[in-house]
Amino acid sequence: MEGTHYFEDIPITKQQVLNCAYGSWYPRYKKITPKSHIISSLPQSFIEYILQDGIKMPPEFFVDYILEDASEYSDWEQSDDEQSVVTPEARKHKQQQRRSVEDPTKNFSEIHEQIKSLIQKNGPMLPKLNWSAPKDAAWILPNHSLKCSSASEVYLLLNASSYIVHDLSQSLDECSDIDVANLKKEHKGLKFDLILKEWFDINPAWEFRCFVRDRRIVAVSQRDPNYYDYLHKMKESIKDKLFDFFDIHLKRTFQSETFVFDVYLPDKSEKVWLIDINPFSRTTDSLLYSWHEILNLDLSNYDEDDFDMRLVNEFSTARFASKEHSENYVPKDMIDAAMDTEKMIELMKAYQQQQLSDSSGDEADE
Ligand SMILES: Nc1ncnc2c1ncn2[C@@H]1O[C@H](COP(=O)(O)OP(=O)(O)OP(=O)(O)O)[C@@H](O)[C@H]1O
Repeated sequence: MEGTHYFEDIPITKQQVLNCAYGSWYPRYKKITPKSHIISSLPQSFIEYILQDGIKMPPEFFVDYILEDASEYSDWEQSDDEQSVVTPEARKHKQQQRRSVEDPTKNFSEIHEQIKSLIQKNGPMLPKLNWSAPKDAAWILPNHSLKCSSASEVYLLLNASSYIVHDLSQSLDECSDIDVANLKKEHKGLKFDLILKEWFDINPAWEFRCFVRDRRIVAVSQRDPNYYDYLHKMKESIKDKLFDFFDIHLKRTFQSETFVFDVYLPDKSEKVWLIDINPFSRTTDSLLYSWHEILNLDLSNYDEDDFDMRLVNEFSTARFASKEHSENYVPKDMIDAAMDTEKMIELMKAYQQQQLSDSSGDEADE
C-alpha cells in the first residue's frame, strides 16, 4: 500500500560493532582525528563504579565544589557543641578526612591518577567509552556541556548517563550473529576503554554525519538541529570536501564496508576532522533521515562521487524534534516517533524486541 512503511532489518555483525569502537580505529586515523587519550581495558572495579546506583564522588569533589561554595557561610554545619568559629581551612581538612574513609576511587586508584594527570597536562577533556559520549548527562555539570576540568566531572558525567550504561550493557544487542541466549556472555567478554578527547570549541553548524553503504557515501545529514542559511549556499562545496575526505582517508581502509562517520569542518579551513565512527544500525541516530529512507535511497541518478545531503530548512520541524538534550526530558526516540511515522514503527518494534529479550532473559534466569 502506498505510504505504508515496513520495518526492515539492518543486519549488523559483532565485528562491525567492534570496528566502530574508538580504541579500534583511533590509532589508524590519529592524524585526522582531534587529539584523544585512551585508557585501555578498564578494570571491573571501574565499570562497577560507573554502573552502581547513585553517584559516589571522590574526596576532592567535596573540597573543590561543595566546600568552595559553602565557605562563604562561616557558620555552616556548626553543631550545638561547636561554639567556636571554624575556619574554612579547618573545615575542609575535617571534611576531607571524613570523606576519605569512603573514597570510591580506591579500587581504581591508578586510573584515577591517570585521568587527573591527563587533564592537568592537556587541559579540559570530553570523556566517552567505546561508542558513546554521555551527551544526555551534560545538564549535571555547571557549564551544561561535556567539558571536564577534573576527574570528578568525568565521573559525574559517566555516572549520570544512560548512553554510557548502554555501552556497558547493551552494545551488542543489535548483532544479528549473536544468539539472544548468548548476549550476556558475549557482553562479559568485551573490553572497555575510557576515551578522553582534548576539548576544543566546536561550531555545531559544521558537524555532519555521513552514511556509508558498501564503501560508498549514500547520504549526509547536518548534525545540529538548527537552521543555518549559509550552509545551503555552500552545500556543493561541502559535499566535495566530504567526498574527498572519505575517498582519501576512509573508503579503502576502514575495516567495515558499511558504517557511519561524523566529521567536523572548521570554518574557513580546508581541514576535515574525523569525530567519530558509528555502526550502520538503528542504534545510530539517522538525524534528518529515517532509516527507511537511507535504506531505500535511489542513487541511480547520482554520479559515483555524489550522494544525497540534507540540511535543516528554515521551516523544518527537525529542530523541534531533536531539541538539544531533549533526551533529558523525554526519551529521544519518543520525540522522533512523535514527528515521524516510520520512527514510531521503529520504536514499537524496538519495544517489542526488548520485551521479547526481557522475557527470554527471565526464562533463562529461572
Ligand atoms: N574534542 C571535542 N571537543 C569538544 N567537543 C567535542 C569534541 N568531540 C566531540 N565533541 C562534541 O560532542 C558531540 C558528541 O561527540 P561524539 O560524536 O564523540 O559522541 P557520541 O556519543 O558518539 O555521539 P552520537 O551518539 O551522536 O554518535 C559532538 O557532536 C561534538 O559536538
